[in-house]
Amino acid sequence: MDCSAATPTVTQRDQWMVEHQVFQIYDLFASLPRNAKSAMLELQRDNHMEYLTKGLKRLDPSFSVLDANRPWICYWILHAIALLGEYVEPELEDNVIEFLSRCQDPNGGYAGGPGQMPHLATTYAAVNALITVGGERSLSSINREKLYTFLQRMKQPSGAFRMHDAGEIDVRACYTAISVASVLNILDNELVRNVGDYIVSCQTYEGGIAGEPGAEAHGGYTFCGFATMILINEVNRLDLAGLLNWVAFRQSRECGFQGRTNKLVDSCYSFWQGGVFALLQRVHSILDEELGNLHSGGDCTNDSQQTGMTSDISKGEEGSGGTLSQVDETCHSRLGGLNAHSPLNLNSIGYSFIKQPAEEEPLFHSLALQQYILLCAQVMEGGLRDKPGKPRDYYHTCYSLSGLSVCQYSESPDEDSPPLPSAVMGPYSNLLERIHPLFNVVVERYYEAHEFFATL
Ligand SMILES: CC(C)=CCC/C(C)=C/CC/C(C)=C/COP(=O)(O)OP(=O)(O)O
Ligand SMILES: [Zn+2]
Repeated sequence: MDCSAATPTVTQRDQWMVEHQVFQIYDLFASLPRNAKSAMLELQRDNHMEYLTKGLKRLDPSFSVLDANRPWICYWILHAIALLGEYVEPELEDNVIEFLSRCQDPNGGYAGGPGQMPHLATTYAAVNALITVGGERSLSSINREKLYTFLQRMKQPSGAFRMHDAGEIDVRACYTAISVASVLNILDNELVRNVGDYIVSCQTYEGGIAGEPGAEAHGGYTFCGFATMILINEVNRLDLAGLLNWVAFRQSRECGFQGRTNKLVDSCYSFWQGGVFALLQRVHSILDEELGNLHSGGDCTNDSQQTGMTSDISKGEEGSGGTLSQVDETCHSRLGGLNAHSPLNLNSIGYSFIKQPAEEEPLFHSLALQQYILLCAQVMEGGLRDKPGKPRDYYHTCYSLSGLSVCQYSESPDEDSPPLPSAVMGPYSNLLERIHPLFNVVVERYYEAHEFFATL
C-alpha cells in the first residue's frame, strides 16, 4: 500500500463515470426476477477461497526478494480466509510462520521481506497475520521483548511514532505501534506518553483525522487515530460529534464510502469508515456526554453521574489480577484519560471494549453498504475490487470483507446476539465471522491471542 501517492481531487467527469457504472448495475439488479437477484447477492465463498489460497501459495520464498509487502499480503489473505470462517492447510500455515520469522529483525519488529529494514506497518501486518494463524507455535514466534525495544526506538520526543528508522511520523505509525503493543500485552505509559496530543492535533476542521497535522482528513487515518485514542483511553479528547458528522457524510450516492471529501467511492473504505462506525457504537455514551456538554455549557461532573461513563472501557477485566482500573469519576480524569492517579491496565482496554455491548444502533446505512460490496465490489470469479472497472486484489478483498462483517454485526450488540437475517443482505449463508474492530482480526482469534499473551 503506497500511502504517499495520494491522488488529487476528482473531476466531475470521473464522478459521473463511476456513478454511471454503479447505477447501471443497480438498474440491472432491480430488473431481475427474485431468484436471479438472490444469486447476484450471494457471496461466492468457494471462488474467494480459491483466489485467496492461490495467493498464499505464491508467497513462497522464490517470490521477488525486492517485494516489501509480503507480511501485508499474508495478513490480507489470512484474514479474508478467517472472515470466511475457513482455515488454511497446516503446511501453508507453517510456511507463513517460517516466512514471517525470517522477516523478524534481530533487533525487533518485522520487515517487508527477509533482510529488509523493520517497519511499523509490516510489523502490524505480521502480528495480525500470526494471531490469525493462531496456536502456540505461531504466537510464540513473536519476540515481544525485542519488539518492545523496536517500538521504543520508533517513539519520538513529541510522543508520536516513526514508521521506521528515519521514516515518516504519522497517525498510521501511532496506530500500528499502539495496536501491536496492546494486543501483545506490552503497552505501557512510556509508549502512550503524548500520543494523544499528536492525534488530537491531527483532527481537522472537517471532523475527520488527517495523517499528520495540517493535512486533509482521510478515512484510513481517521480509523487509525480513533482506534488509537480508544486503546490509550483518551478517546474523549477527540471532538466525537465532529468526527461522527464527517464520517456520516462519507457514505456516497453509490452506497459505499469515499475516503475523503470529493473523492470516489472505494470498497476498502467499507472497513476504514465502516470500522469507525463500529467503534462509535461502543463509545456512544462519551459522544452523548460531549453533546450534553455542548448544550449544557460543560458541567461534566453532572454528566458523568448521569451516564456512568469512564467506567465502561477503562474498567478492565474482572479477576485478571494486576492493576485493574480504578479511574476516578472526575471530569479531569475522564477528559485527560490517563493520569497519575489512575492505575489503569492499559492492556485490558481492547478486551473490555469488545466485551461491553454496543450502546447504539449503527449510524450508517448498513444494507446500502452491503449492496455496494456484493454487487459492485465482488468479482464473481473470486476476490473483491475497489469499484467496477478495477481489477480484484488482496487488499480490497480483505478490507471489503472486513467492512461486510462490520455491516452484518452492526445491529448485534454483543456475542450472544447473532445477526438477524434482516441485517444480512442476500442469503444468510453470506454471514461472515465477527471481527474485533480495534485490531481488525476475527474476534475468536483475538481471544486466543489475548489469553496467550496475558499469561506471559
Ligand atoms: C493500518 C494502516 C497502515 C492503515 C493505513 C490507512 C490508510 C488506508 C490510509 C490511507 C492513505 C491515503 C492518504 C490514501 C489516499 O489514497 P488515494 O488518494 O489513492 O485514495 P482516495 O482518492 O480514496 O483518497
Ligand atoms: Zn481502496
